[in-house]
Amino acid sequence: MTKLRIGVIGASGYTGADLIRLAAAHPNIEIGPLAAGAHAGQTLAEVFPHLGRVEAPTLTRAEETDWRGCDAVFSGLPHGAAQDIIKSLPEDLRVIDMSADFRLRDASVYEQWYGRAHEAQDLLAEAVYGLTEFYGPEIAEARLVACPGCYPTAVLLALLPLLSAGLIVADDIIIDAKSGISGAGRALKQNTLFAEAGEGLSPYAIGAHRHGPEIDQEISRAAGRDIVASFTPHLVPMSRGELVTCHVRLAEGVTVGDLRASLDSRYHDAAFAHLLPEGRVPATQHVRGSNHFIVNVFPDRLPGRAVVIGALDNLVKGSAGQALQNFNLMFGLPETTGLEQQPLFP
Ligand SMILES: NC(=O)C1=CN([C@@H]2O[C@H](COP(=O)(O)OP(=O)(O)OC[C@H]3O[C@@H](n4cnc5c(N)ncnc54)[C@H](OP(=O)(O)O)[C@@H]3O)[C@@H](O)[C@H]2O)C=CC1
Ligand SMILES: CC(=O)N[C@@H](CCC(=O)OP(=O)(O)O)C(=O)O
Repeated sequence: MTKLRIGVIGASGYTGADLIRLAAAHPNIEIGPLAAGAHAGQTLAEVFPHLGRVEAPTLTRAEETDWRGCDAVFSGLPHGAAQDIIKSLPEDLRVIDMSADFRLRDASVYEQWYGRAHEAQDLLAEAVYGLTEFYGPEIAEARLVACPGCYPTAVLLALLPLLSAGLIVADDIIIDAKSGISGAGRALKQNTLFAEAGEGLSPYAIGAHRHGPEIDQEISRAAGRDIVASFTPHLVPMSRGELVTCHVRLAEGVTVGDLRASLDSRYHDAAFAHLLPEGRVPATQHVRGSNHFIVNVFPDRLPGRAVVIGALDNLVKGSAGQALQNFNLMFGLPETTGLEQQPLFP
Protein backbone atom coordinates (compact mmCIF):
# COMPACT_ATOMS: atom_id res chain seq x y z
CA MET A 1 0.00 0.00 0.00
CA THR A 2 1.32 3.49 -0.87
CA LYS A 3 2.44 5.39 2.19
CA LEU A 4 2.45 9.14 2.58
CA ARG A 5 5.19 10.55 4.77
CA ILE A 6 4.07 13.12 7.31
CA GLY A 7 5.84 15.46 9.69
CA VAL A 8 4.42 16.93 12.87
CA ILE A 9 5.37 20.32 14.34
CA GLY A 10 4.36 20.76 17.96
CA ALA A 11 4.81 17.03 18.45
CA SER A 12 5.29 17.47 22.20
CA GLY A 13 1.89 19.12 22.66
CA TYR A 14 -1.56 17.63 23.19
CA THR A 15 -2.85 18.04 19.64
CA GLY A 16 0.49 16.76 18.32
CA ALA A 17 0.25 13.71 20.58
CA ASP A 18 -3.26 12.84 19.45
CA LEU A 19 -2.26 13.37 15.84
CA ILE A 20 0.64 10.93 16.25
CA ARG A 21 -1.65 8.44 18.06
CA LEU A 22 -4.13 8.51 15.17
CA ALA A 23 -1.46 8.60 12.44
CA ALA A 24 0.25 5.53 13.91
CA ALA A 25 -2.89 3.50 13.10
CA HIS A 26 -3.44 5.08 9.67
CA PRO A 27 -2.70 2.51 6.95
CA ASN A 28 -1.38 5.10 4.46
CA ILE A 29 0.84 7.11 6.79
CA GLU A 30 4.51 6.80 7.55
CA ILE A 31 5.51 9.01 10.48
CA GLY A 32 8.48 11.19 9.54
CA PRO A 33 10.11 14.09 11.36
CA LEU A 34 8.69 15.34 14.63
CA ALA A 35 9.47 18.92 15.69
CA ALA A 36 9.15 20.56 19.08
CA GLY A 37 10.33 23.54 21.07
CA ALA A 38 11.76 22.90 24.54
CA HIS A 39 11.31 19.12 24.16
CA ALA A 40 13.59 18.90 21.10
CA GLY A 41 16.27 16.25 21.69
CA GLN A 42 13.91 13.90 23.54
CA THR A 43 12.42 10.69 22.15
CA LEU A 44 8.69 10.37 21.66
CA ALA A 45 8.58 7.78 24.46
CA GLU A 46 10.26 10.22 26.84
CA VAL A 47 7.80 12.98 26.04
CA PHE A 48 4.73 10.74 25.82
CA PRO A 49 5.13 7.30 27.44
CA HIS A 50 1.75 6.22 26.04
CA LEU A 51 3.25 6.53 22.52
CA GLY A 52 6.32 4.48 23.44
CA ARG A 53 5.64 1.76 20.84
CA VAL A 54 5.25 4.17 17.92
CA GLU A 55 8.24 4.09 15.58
CA ALA A 56 9.37 7.68 15.23
CA PRO A 57 12.56 9.75 15.15
CA THR A 58 13.81 11.81 18.08
CA LEU A 59 12.17 15.24 18.28
CA THR A 60 14.09 18.09 16.64
CA ARG A 61 13.76 21.86 16.64
CA ALA A 62 11.45 22.99 13.82
CA GLU A 63 14.05 25.24 12.19
CA GLU A 64 16.58 22.37 12.14
CA THR A 65 14.18 19.73 10.86
CA ASP A 66 14.74 18.20 7.44
CA TRP A 67 11.31 18.03 5.77
CA ARG A 68 12.60 16.46 2.55
CA GLY A 69 10.58 13.44 1.50
CA CYS A 70 7.49 14.57 3.42
CA ASP A 71 4.16 14.89 1.64
CA ALA A 72 2.43 16.84 4.40
CA VAL A 73 3.08 18.50 7.72
CA PHE A 74 0.63 18.84 10.59
CA SER A 75 1.23 21.81 12.84
CA GLY A 76 0.08 21.97 16.48
CA LEU A 77 1.83 25.18 17.53
CA PRO A 78 0.44 28.05 19.55
CA HIS A 79 -0.93 30.86 17.38
CA GLY A 80 1.79 33.34 16.45
CA ALA A 81 4.52 30.70 16.50
CA ALA A 82 2.48 28.78 13.90
CA GLN A 83 2.61 31.49 11.21
CA ASP A 84 6.30 32.17 11.88
CA ILE A 85 7.23 28.53 11.32
CA ILE A 86 4.70 27.63 8.61
CA LYS A 87 5.83 30.49 6.36
CA SER A 88 9.37 29.07 6.40
CA LEU A 89 8.35 25.56 5.28
CA PRO A 90 9.20 24.32 1.76
CA GLU A 91 6.52 25.40 -0.71
CA ASP A 92 5.83 21.90 -2.01
CA LEU A 93 4.71 20.68 1.44
CA ARG A 94 0.98 20.56 2.10
CA VAL A 95 0.24 21.93 5.56
CA ILE A 96 -2.60 21.17 7.94
CA ASP A 97 -2.52 23.75 10.70
CA MET A 98 -4.40 23.21 13.95
CA SER A 99 -3.71 26.70 15.32
CA ALA A 100 -5.81 29.84 14.92
CA ASP A 101 -3.33 31.64 12.65
CA PHE A 102 -4.99 31.07 9.29
CA ARG A 103 -8.66 30.82 10.26
CA LEU A 104 -9.75 34.45 10.19
CA ARG A 105 -9.93 35.64 6.60
CA ASP A 106 -9.55 39.31 7.55
CA ALA A 107 -6.04 40.12 8.81
CA SER A 108 -7.30 43.18 10.69
CA VAL A 109 -9.71 40.99 12.69
CA TYR A 110 -6.78 38.68 13.44
CA GLU A 111 -4.72 41.62 14.68
CA GLN A 112 -7.57 42.87 16.86
CA TRP A 113 -8.09 39.48 18.57
CA TYR A 114 -4.61 37.98 18.56
CA GLY A 115 -2.67 41.12 19.49
CA ARG A 116 -0.18 41.10 16.64
CA ALA A 117 -0.12 41.91 12.96
CA HIS A 118 -0.44 38.89 10.71
CA GLU A 119 2.92 38.28 9.11
CA ALA A 120 2.03 35.67 6.51
CA GLN A 121 -0.85 37.36 4.71
CA ASP A 122 -0.09 35.73 1.37
CA LEU A 123 -0.59 32.35 3.05
CA LEU A 124 -3.67 33.63 4.87
CA ALA A 125 -5.18 34.54 1.49
CA GLU A 126 -4.75 31.00 0.15
CA ALA A 127 -5.68 29.09 3.34
CA VAL A 128 -8.89 27.06 3.33
CA TYR A 129 -11.02 26.88 6.48
CA GLY A 130 -10.88 23.22 7.47
CA LEU A 131 -14.41 22.52 8.66
CA THR A 132 -14.50 19.25 6.75
CA GLU A 133 -18.25 18.77 6.45
CA PHE A 134 -18.69 22.21 4.83
CA TYR A 135 -15.49 22.90 2.87
CA GLY A 136 -14.63 19.42 1.58
CA PRO A 137 -14.01 20.25 -2.11
CA GLU A 138 -11.84 23.31 -1.27
CA ILE A 139 -9.91 21.32 1.35
CA ALA A 140 -9.17 18.58 -1.18
CA GLU A 141 -7.37 21.12 -3.40
CA ALA A 142 -5.70 23.23 -0.69
CA ARG A 143 -2.03 23.58 0.06
CA LEU A 144 -2.73 25.08 3.50
CA VAL A 145 -5.73 24.07 5.61
CA ALA A 146 -6.63 26.02 8.73
CA CYS A 147 -8.46 23.62 11.02
CA PRO A 148 -11.19 25.36 13.03
CA GLY A 149 -10.95 25.92 16.78
CA CYS A 150 -12.50 23.26 18.96
CA TYR A 151 -15.43 25.44 20.08
CA PRO A 152 -16.14 26.76 16.56
CA THR A 153 -16.14 23.20 15.19
CA ALA A 154 -18.89 22.16 17.60
CA VAL A 155 -20.92 25.36 17.26
CA LEU A 156 -20.72 25.49 13.46
CA LEU A 157 -21.60 21.84 12.96
CA ALA A 158 -24.64 22.41 15.19
CA LEU A 159 -25.84 25.66 13.64
CA LEU A 160 -24.69 26.13 10.04
CA PRO A 161 -27.41 23.94 8.45
CA LEU A 162 -30.08 25.78 10.44
CA LEU A 163 -28.76 29.23 9.51
CA SER A 164 -28.29 28.42 5.83
CA ALA A 165 -31.91 27.26 5.65
CA GLY A 166 -33.17 30.36 7.52
CA LEU A 167 -34.76 28.20 10.21
CA ILE A 168 -33.43 30.20 13.17
CA VAL A 169 -33.21 33.93 13.82
CA ALA A 170 -29.61 34.83 13.05
CA ASP A 171 -29.40 37.76 15.47
CA ASP A 172 -30.49 35.78 18.51
CA ILE A 173 -27.96 33.01 19.14
CA ILE A 174 -26.61 32.39 22.64
CA ILE A 175 -23.88 29.77 23.02
CA ASP A 176 -22.97 28.30 26.38
CA ALA A 177 -19.83 26.21 25.81
CA LYS A 178 -17.84 23.88 28.06
CA SER A 179 -14.44 22.33 27.53
CA GLY A 180 -12.19 19.81 29.20
CA ILE A 181 -8.85 21.10 30.43
CA SER A 182 -6.73 19.61 27.62
CA GLY A 183 -8.29 22.36 25.48
CA ALA A 184 -5.83 24.72 27.12
CA GLY A 185 -2.79 22.71 25.98
CA ARG A 186 0.03 20.99 27.85
CA ALA A 187 2.09 24.04 28.72
CA LEU A 188 2.00 24.92 32.42
CA LYS A 189 -0.62 27.48 33.33
CA GLN A 190 -1.83 28.38 36.80
CA ASN A 191 -5.54 28.16 35.97
CA THR A 192 -5.23 24.59 34.72
CA LEU A 193 -3.38 23.20 37.74
CA PHE A 194 -5.34 20.33 39.32
CA ALA A 195 -5.70 22.21 42.60
CA GLU A 196 -7.25 25.18 40.82
CA ALA A 197 -9.37 23.51 38.14
CA GLY A 198 -9.92 19.97 39.45
CA GLU A 199 -13.02 20.60 41.53
CA GLY A 200 -14.67 23.64 40.06
CA LEU A 201 -16.49 24.87 36.99
CA SER A 202 -15.52 28.32 35.79
CA PRO A 203 -16.50 30.59 32.94
CA TYR A 204 -13.69 32.53 31.27
CA ALA A 205 -13.14 35.18 28.58
CA ILE A 206 -16.78 36.19 29.06
CA GLY A 207 -17.93 38.18 26.04
CA ALA A 208 -14.32 38.35 24.88
CA HIS A 209 -13.14 34.94 23.70
CA ARG A 210 -11.15 34.87 20.43
CA HIS A 211 -13.37 32.09 19.10
CA GLY A 212 -16.23 34.65 19.03
CA PRO A 213 -15.04 36.32 15.80
CA GLU A 214 -14.22 32.93 14.27
CA ILE A 215 -17.77 31.74 14.92
CA ASP A 216 -19.16 35.07 13.62
CA GLN A 217 -17.15 34.75 10.39
CA GLU A 218 -18.74 31.41 9.54
CA ILE A 219 -22.29 32.00 10.78
CA SER A 220 -22.34 35.31 8.88
CA ARG A 221 -21.38 33.46 5.72
CA ALA A 222 -24.21 30.97 6.28
CA ALA A 223 -26.73 33.69 7.13
CA GLY A 224 -25.66 35.84 4.17
CA ARG A 225 -25.05 38.93 6.30
CA ASP A 226 -22.91 40.05 9.22
CA ILE A 227 -24.10 38.62 12.52
CA VAL A 228 -22.64 38.27 15.99
CA ALA A 229 -23.37 35.46 18.44
CA SER A 230 -23.15 35.54 22.22
CA PHE A 231 -20.48 33.02 23.28
CA THR A 232 -19.38 32.09 26.79
CA PRO A 233 -16.87 29.26 27.37
CA HIS A 234 -16.41 27.35 30.63
CA LEU A 235 -13.56 25.20 31.91
CA VAL A 236 -14.79 21.82 33.18
CA PRO A 237 -12.76 19.44 35.40
CA MET A 238 -12.37 16.62 32.88
CA SER A 239 -9.38 15.90 30.67
CA ARG A 240 -11.11 16.04 27.29
CA GLY A 241 -14.50 16.70 25.75
CA GLU A 242 -16.55 19.66 24.75
CA LEU A 243 -20.26 20.45 24.93
CA VAL A 244 -21.99 23.43 23.32
CA THR A 245 -25.51 24.39 24.35
CA CYS A 246 -26.91 26.80 21.76
CA HIS A 247 -30.07 28.73 22.64
CA VAL A 248 -31.83 29.78 19.45
CA ARG A 249 -35.07 31.49 18.39
CA LEU A 250 -37.14 29.73 15.74
CA ALA A 251 -37.95 31.69 12.59
CA GLU A 252 -41.64 32.43 11.98
CA GLY A 253 -43.62 29.22 11.47
CA VAL A 254 -40.65 26.90 12.13
CA THR A 255 -40.87 23.99 14.59
CA VAL A 256 -38.28 21.99 16.52
CA GLY A 257 -39.12 19.13 14.16
CA ASP A 258 -38.04 21.33 11.23
CA LEU A 259 -34.63 21.88 12.88
CA ARG A 260 -34.22 18.15 13.38
CA ALA A 261 -35.26 17.45 9.78
CA SER A 262 -32.68 19.96 8.53
CA LEU A 263 -29.83 18.43 10.55
CA ASP A 264 -30.98 14.95 9.56
CA SER A 265 -30.90 15.77 5.88
CA ARG A 266 -27.49 17.54 6.17
CA TYR A 267 -25.82 14.77 8.16
CA HIS A 268 -27.70 11.67 7.05
CA ASP A 269 -24.73 10.40 5.06
CA ALA A 270 -21.96 12.13 7.03
CA ALA A 271 -19.29 9.86 8.48
CA PHE A 272 -18.61 11.92 11.58
CA ALA A 273 -21.56 14.26 12.24
CA HIS A 274 -24.69 12.65 13.60
CA LEU A 275 -28.16 13.79 14.65
CA LEU A 276 -29.17 11.65 17.63
CA PRO A 277 -32.63 10.05 17.85
CA GLU A 278 -35.30 12.36 19.23
CA GLY A 279 -34.86 12.98 22.97
CA ARG A 280 -31.39 11.42 23.26
CA VAL A 281 -29.02 13.75 25.07
CA PRO A 282 -25.58 14.48 23.57
CA ALA A 283 -22.80 13.96 26.13
CA THR A 284 -19.02 14.22 25.92
CA GLN A 285 -18.53 10.70 27.32
CA HIS A 286 -20.25 9.32 24.18
CA VAL A 287 -17.65 10.73 21.79
CA ARG A 288 -14.48 10.57 23.89
CA GLY A 289 -11.39 9.60 21.90
CA SER A 290 -13.35 9.47 18.63
CA ASN A 291 -13.81 11.75 15.64
CA HIS A 292 -17.60 11.79 16.02
CA PHE A 293 -19.71 14.89 16.59
CA ILE A 294 -23.20 14.34 17.96
CA VAL A 295 -26.05 16.84 18.03
CA ASN A 296 -29.68 17.05 19.03
CA VAL A 297 -32.46 19.63 19.25
CA PHE A 298 -34.85 20.15 22.14
CA PRO A 299 -37.86 22.43 22.63
CA ASP A 300 -37.21 25.25 25.12
CA ARG A 301 -39.64 26.19 27.89
CA LEU A 302 -39.77 29.63 26.29
CA PRO A 303 -42.22 29.55 23.40
CA GLY A 304 -40.67 29.94 19.95
CA ARG A 305 -37.23 28.88 21.11
CA ALA A 306 -35.12 25.73 20.90
CA VAL A 307 -31.93 24.36 22.43
CA VAL A 308 -29.39 22.79 20.05
CA ILE A 309 -26.74 20.76 21.86
CA GLY A 310 -23.55 19.37 20.32
CA ALA A 311 -20.68 17.32 21.75
CA LEU A 312 -17.23 16.35 20.50
CA ASP A 313 -13.77 15.44 21.73
CA ASN A 314 -11.72 18.64 21.56
CA LEU A 315 -8.51 16.76 20.75
CA VAL A 316 -10.04 14.58 18.04
CA LYS A 317 -12.93 16.10 16.05
CA GLY A 318 -11.96 19.44 17.65
CA SER A 319 -8.35 19.28 16.34
CA ALA A 320 -6.20 16.22 15.45
CA GLY A 321 -9.03 14.02 14.14
CA GLN A 322 -10.48 16.75 11.95
CA ALA A 323 -6.92 17.50 10.77
CA LEU A 324 -6.50 13.86 9.74
CA GLN A 325 -9.95 13.86 8.10
CA ASN A 326 -8.77 16.87 6.05
CA PHE A 327 -5.50 15.10 5.21
CA ASN A 328 -7.55 12.18 3.84
CA LEU A 329 -9.47 14.51 1.54
CA MET A 330 -6.28 16.30 0.44
CA PHE A 331 -4.68 13.02 -0.62
CA GLY A 332 -7.75 11.41 -2.18
CA LEU A 333 -8.21 8.82 0.58
CA PRO A 334 -11.56 7.76 2.03
CA GLU A 335 -12.48 10.39 4.63
CA THR A 336 -12.70 7.83 7.40
CA THR A 337 -9.24 6.25 6.95
CA GLY A 338 -7.51 5.92 10.31
CA LEU A 339 -10.49 7.43 12.11
CA GLU A 340 -12.79 4.44 12.44
CA GLN A 341 -12.29 3.85 16.16
CA GLN A 342 -15.37 3.97 18.38
CA PRO A 343 -15.47 6.27 21.42
CA LEU A 344 -13.74 5.20 24.62
CA PHE A 345 -16.35 4.60 27.35
CA PRO A 346 -16.66 4.91 30.31
N1 LIG B 1 -5.87 21.53 22.90
C1 LIG B 1 -6.96 21.57 22.14
O1 LIG B 1 -7.99 20.99 22.47
C2 LIG B 1 -6.94 22.34 20.87
C3 LIG B 1 -5.88 23.12 20.49
N2 LIG B 1 -5.90 23.81 19.32
C4 LIG B 1 -4.77 24.63 18.91
O2 LIG B 1 -3.72 23.77 18.47
C5 LIG B 1 -2.46 24.34 18.78
C6 LIG B 1 -1.69 23.39 19.69
O3 LIG B 1 -2.44 23.20 20.87
P1 LIG B 1 -1.99 22.18 22.00
O4 LIG B 1 -1.43 20.98 21.37
O5 LIG B 1 -3.11 22.07 22.93
O6 LIG B 1 -0.79 23.02 22.68
P2 LIG B 1 0.36 22.50 23.65
O7 LIG B 1 0.72 23.64 24.51
O8 LIG B 1 -0.03 21.22 24.27
O9 LIG B 1 1.57 22.21 22.63
C7 LIG B 1 2.21 23.24 21.93
C8 LIG B 1 3.33 22.66 21.09
O10 LIG B 1 4.00 23.71 20.40
C9 LIG B 1 5.40 23.68 20.69
N3 LIG B 1 5.89 25.05 20.72
C10 LIG B 1 5.44 26.06 21.49
N4 LIG B 1 6.09 27.20 21.19
C11 LIG B 1 6.97 26.88 20.20
C12 LIG B 1 7.93 27.61 19.46
N5 LIG B 1 8.10 28.92 19.66
N6 LIG B 1 8.67 26.95 18.54
C13 LIG B 1 8.50 25.63 18.30
N7 LIG B 1 7.59 24.87 18.98
C14 LIG B 1 6.86 25.50 19.91
C15 LIG B 1 5.49 22.99 22.03
O11 LIG B 1 6.79 22.44 22.13
P3 LIG B 1 7.57 22.32 23.54
O12 LIG B 1 6.58 21.92 24.58
O13 LIG B 1 8.57 21.23 23.23
O14 LIG B 1 8.20 23.65 23.77
C16 LIG B 1 4.40 21.94 21.89
O15 LIG B 1 4.88 20.86 21.11
C17 LIG B 1 -2.75 25.68 19.46
O16 LIG B 1 -2.73 26.69 18.49
C18 LIG B 1 -4.14 25.47 20.02
O17 LIG B 1 -4.77 26.64 20.26
C19 LIG B 1 -6.96 23.70 18.48
C20 LIG B 1 -8.04 22.95 18.79
C21 LIG B 1 -8.14 22.24 20.03
C1 LIG C 1 -10.13 25.06 27.58
C2 LIG C 1 -9.36 26.06 26.77
O1 LIG C 1 -8.56 26.82 27.29
N1 LIG C 1 -9.58 26.06 25.45
C3 LIG C 1 -8.89 26.93 24.54
C4 LIG C 1 -9.38 26.71 23.14
C5 LIG C 1 -8.57 25.70 22.38
C6 LIG C 1 -8.53 26.03 20.91
O2 LIG C 1 -9.23 25.55 20.04
O3 LIG C 1 -7.72 27.05 20.65
P1 LIG C 1 -7.21 27.71 19.33
O4 LIG C 1 -8.24 28.61 18.82
O5 LIG C 1 -6.00 28.50 19.70
O6 LIG C 1 -6.88 26.66 18.37
C7 LIG C 1 -9.13 28.39 24.89
O7 LIG C 1 -10.19 28.74 25.36
O8 LIG C 1 -8.26 29.20 24.54
